[in-house]
Amino acid sequence: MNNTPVFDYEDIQLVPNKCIIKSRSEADTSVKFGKHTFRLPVVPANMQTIIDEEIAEYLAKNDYFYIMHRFDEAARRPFVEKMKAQGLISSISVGVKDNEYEFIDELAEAGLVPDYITIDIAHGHSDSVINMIKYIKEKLPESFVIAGNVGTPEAVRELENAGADATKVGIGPGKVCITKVKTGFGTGGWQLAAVRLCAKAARKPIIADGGIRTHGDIAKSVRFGASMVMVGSLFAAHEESPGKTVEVDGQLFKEYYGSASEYQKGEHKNVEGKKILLPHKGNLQDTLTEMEQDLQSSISYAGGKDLESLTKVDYVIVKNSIWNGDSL
Ligand SMILES: NC(=O)C1=CN([C@@H]2O[C@H](COP(=O)(O)OP(=O)(O)OC[C@H]3O[C@@H](n4cnc5c(N)ncnc54)[C@H](OP(=O)(O)O)[C@@H]3O)[C@@H](O)[C@H]2O)C=CC1
Ligand SMILES: Nc1nc2c(ncn2[C@@H]2O[C@H](COP(=O)(O)O)[C@@H](O)[C@H]2O)c(=O)[nH]1
Repeated sequence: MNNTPVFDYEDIQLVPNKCIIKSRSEADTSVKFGKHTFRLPVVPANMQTIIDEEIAEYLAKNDYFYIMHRFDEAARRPFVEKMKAQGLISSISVGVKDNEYEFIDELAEAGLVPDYITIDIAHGHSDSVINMIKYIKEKLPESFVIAGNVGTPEAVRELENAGADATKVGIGPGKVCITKVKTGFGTGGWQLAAVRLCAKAARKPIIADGGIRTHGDIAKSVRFGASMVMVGSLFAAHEESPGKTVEVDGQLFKEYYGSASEYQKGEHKNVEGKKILLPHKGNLQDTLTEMEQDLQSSISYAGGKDLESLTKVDYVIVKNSIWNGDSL
């Protein structure tokens, strides 16, 4: 590992190619992921302060990918039923504890097959995740299974071999993650290099998860092999965001907290996440639109017409060329 180049998003600049389109609006940012095609290779993090049922429905209706979080367990079945009744994509998260096996049984017995199921735990390279992948694939073989989180090529291969249709890469690079400081482990500080390593080993799609601080980081993730990019903080604090609104000195902020924080868990045990306040932003759609436009520009700089063109561009490593870490 010590001979492996390590870098993060701010250390990389993509090198432009000759433009082949007349307008950035010609650039196609859509991506096929599983059986469906989405407008952007971006998915809001499956966290309680980022997504709720209303946002999920909005995203599904407007052809964006979404993953509902798993923290309101009882709401998941009615959510799948509601989405199916509307002809919308159903995409939920599960954990690995015993009751989750019962939940999978319940869905299978009712013939309710979610289009996407994400197995969402901190340390995804584990038998508990491997067993859950196998169980879902046995009971709900038509569901597309995303498994994570992992940070190594070995983990990607093992989860793929167990039957995962995609893996989610990122241990500790998130804005509200404290895994790096609490445990000494993870991909925090070299997330983009970890995405590169994992993508090289992968035979199926990978989702780059965490550490996205600018829209340009989405293009960089695609360059280094991600099919989809999971984004938390950039989607937090919108008008529609579920995080609580807080007023400080006359200014409006919204809460964004980690799924492994005490605010999510309700107790201070195995805490690996924190809470921050982010300035209130506008509407979610404005951010999605800007993200799409910025990605269209990225595609034009890549000298292509679609996301594929981003995957081959040259890059240079310019250590900390823009700013250091989280100082946005
Ligand atoms: N991407 C990231 O860097 C991280 C993300 N998170 C997010 O926080 C949420 C909570 O995660 P998590 O605590 O895993 O969920 P859970 O509390 O549901 O834990 C899942 C199961 O895995 C066990 N477990 C969790 N971590 C470990 C570990 N390091 N070693 C062995 N067993 C473990 C737990 O047991 P027990 O609790 O008894 O150990 C539990 O049985 C998730 O949404 C996850 O994505 C959390 C940390 C890092
Ligand atoms: N180590 C922890 N990671 C967490 C926690 N809650 C969520 N996450 C991860 O962060 C990303 C979002 O990252 P961002 O940089 O875009 O804000 C999310 O998808 C999870 O993988 C946590 O409590 N601890």
